[in-house]
Amino acid sequence: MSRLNDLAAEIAKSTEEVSEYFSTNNLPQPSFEISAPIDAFATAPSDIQNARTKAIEASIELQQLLNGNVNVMIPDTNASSMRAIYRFKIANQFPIGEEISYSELADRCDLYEHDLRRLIRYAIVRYRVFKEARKGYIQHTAASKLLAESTSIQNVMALIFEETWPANAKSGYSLANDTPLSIYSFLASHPDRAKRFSSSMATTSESGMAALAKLYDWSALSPGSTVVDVGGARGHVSAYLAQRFPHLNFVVQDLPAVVAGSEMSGEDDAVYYVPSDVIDRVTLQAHDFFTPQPIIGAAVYLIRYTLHNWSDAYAAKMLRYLVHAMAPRGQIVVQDHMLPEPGTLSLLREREIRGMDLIMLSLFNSREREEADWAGLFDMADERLKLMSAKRLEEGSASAVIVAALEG
Ligand SMILES: C[S@@+](CC[C@H](N)C(=O)[O-])C[C@H]1O[C@@H](n2cnc3c(N)ncnc32)[C@H](O)[C@@H]1O
Repeated sequence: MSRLNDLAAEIAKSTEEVSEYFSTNNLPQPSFEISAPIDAFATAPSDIQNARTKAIEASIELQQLLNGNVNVMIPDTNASSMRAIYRFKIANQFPIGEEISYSELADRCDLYEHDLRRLIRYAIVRYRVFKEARKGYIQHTAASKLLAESTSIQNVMALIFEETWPANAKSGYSLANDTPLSIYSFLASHPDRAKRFSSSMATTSESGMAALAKLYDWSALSPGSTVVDVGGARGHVSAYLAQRFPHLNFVVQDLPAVVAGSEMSGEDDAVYYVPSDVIDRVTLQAHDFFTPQPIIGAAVYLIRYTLHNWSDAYAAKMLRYLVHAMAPRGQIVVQDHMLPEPGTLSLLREREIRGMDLIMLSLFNSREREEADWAGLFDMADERLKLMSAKRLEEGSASAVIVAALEG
């Protein structure tokens, strides 16, 4: 028997004892519903409390083993949804047992509907605070009912969000680096750190690049076509595509500090250089994507995991410069996160992507987007720019390859 089996057996045995206790004593089983007792174990005898502790401990260890040694030490810093629920007294805005639409609730809390929705959808999958039984409408759960009704729980939240959390949160990027600048502006004046930062992107997910190679028909582009990789760091994605599609040329654009020194290859192991077999077809160019696009009429403008760093106004501005440079039949290919319909991914995947959405909110004041949000963003950039297709990398994936082109 492995440790995994031992733990699973321990969980099964202790849970059986606990569950049996509830049924033989005619007590309600623990649940997230509003009818559930605040503390199902309040009057349980010590042997049942012990069984409960054993089941919890075994499930924590099992979860940690299954998660692995990296995930086990990543702190859970994403408390912004609970903080917003506390601060805007969201649980108090509608009665227990009734449902309310996001738009009505947003009015009552004086928040943007799309921000309220993202905060609540994360709280649903992470904290079981609220539920969305019908799309677009939320109801209370046992936990949100407590937030609405229990003074002692409200005091606990006040302690966390007024006293402890602000102190933790003060280790943010600006404070840590003693700068009022955003991460990218700060790195622009620290070329060595900028290069390492961008090179760390080169170590991310080979499978994501493979999906990009597969989900867009690169081979259909005519020989000699140019692909502009906007915000392409030091060219790891373009190099990957260049190795697979020898008929294409790539221009990788990024901030000057990032691309600096890219022509001298290889003297620093920690920094990514385009491999020599494709160096003649992958050119690096310093370019700020908030200025007019210098490469006119490229077949494809590729933007990978970059638009999600920017709020709609900035993302639309960046896209508009591409629209101005695009030939009538050119295309914009985006690989980025695409938020799922609620409840359509596994709980863990949905937690991950909604957690990322809130990180985008606190780090960049930006957002992850649903398919309709992507279409809306293209429209905001230019009303002729249409979403042509959006394909998830694989079933259940939180990322997609999205193609946009000019209509007509
Ligand atoms: C999250 S990384 C994505 C890198 C790469 N596209 C990938 O898929 O791995 C975002 C990139 O955008 C670049 N970037 C940020 N602001 C920029 C700007 N104003 N102009 C050009 N590039 C910028 C960053 O330096 C960084 O390399």
